[in-house]
Amino acid sequence: MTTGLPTQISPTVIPGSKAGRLIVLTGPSGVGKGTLMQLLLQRHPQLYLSISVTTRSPRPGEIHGKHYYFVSREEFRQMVDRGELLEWAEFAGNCYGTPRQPVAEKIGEGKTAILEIELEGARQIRASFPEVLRIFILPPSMEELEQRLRSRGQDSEEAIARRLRRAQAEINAAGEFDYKVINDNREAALQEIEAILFSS
Ligand SMILES: Nc1ncnc2c1ncn2[C@@H]1O[C@H](COP(=O)(O)OP(=O)(O)OP(=O)(O)O)[C@@H](O)[C@H]1O
Ligand SMILES: Nc1nc2c(ncn2[C@@H]2O[C@H](COP(=O)(O)O)[C@@H](O)[C@H]2O)c(=O)[nH]1
Repeated sequence: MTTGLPTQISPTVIPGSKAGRLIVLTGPSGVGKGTLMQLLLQRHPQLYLSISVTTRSPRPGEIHGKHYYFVSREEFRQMVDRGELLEWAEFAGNCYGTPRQPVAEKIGEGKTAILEIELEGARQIRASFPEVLRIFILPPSMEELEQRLRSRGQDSEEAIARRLRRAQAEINAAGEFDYKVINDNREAALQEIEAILFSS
């Protein structure tokens, strides 16, 4: 599979209503993106968080259709070939992608759709949807990032090492984003994200 150029989102906007917004949240694995998004959704249930497709195996407690759609490599390839993914990328040995239709539908309904995705996907979205607002989440330090990956207790030593190697490259690209938020104190980071979303 080679990463193809993404095509347009093409939302069908409900007549008389305004199209919604697309937000991308990126940051190194383990920085706390998922944690912050769950807190954000509890406070603002009107937001829509896209559910990605992945070839990664489910971690304990992860539910198909809630945390991810878990698919085989072959199924993922077919989705790519059929143009069903808005963006996709390989990350630490697995493929991840954003299903196009639900995002187009939510934006068409005037909702704010959030994609929690890695750097390559964020770049693809920027290329196909220049109006996107992109936020990069930074860790307070690399030591703390490693500590968070370990304390999550869900990845092998090899997976943690791969994620940390990728983390530095992602952090180096943080300047490409519209906003940077350091996730040191959870509540403070959340409030910064709320300020970005609801005042811009
Ligand atoms: N501000 C914070 N302070 C301390 N620990 C945190 C903070 N935010 C998140 N964590 C913890 O860090 C670990 C990783 O968080 P999380 O799974 O949300 O990261 P992620 O960025 O979504 O990772 P991935 O991209 O791999 O899905 C979790 O154990 C979470 O409880
Ligand atoms: N480009 C995409 N990246 C995605 C998508 N869904 C999740 N991700 C990112 O993958 C890594 C690893 O996630 P994990 O659940 O295995 O820890 C992380 O950075 C996610 O943000 C997607 O649809 N497209």
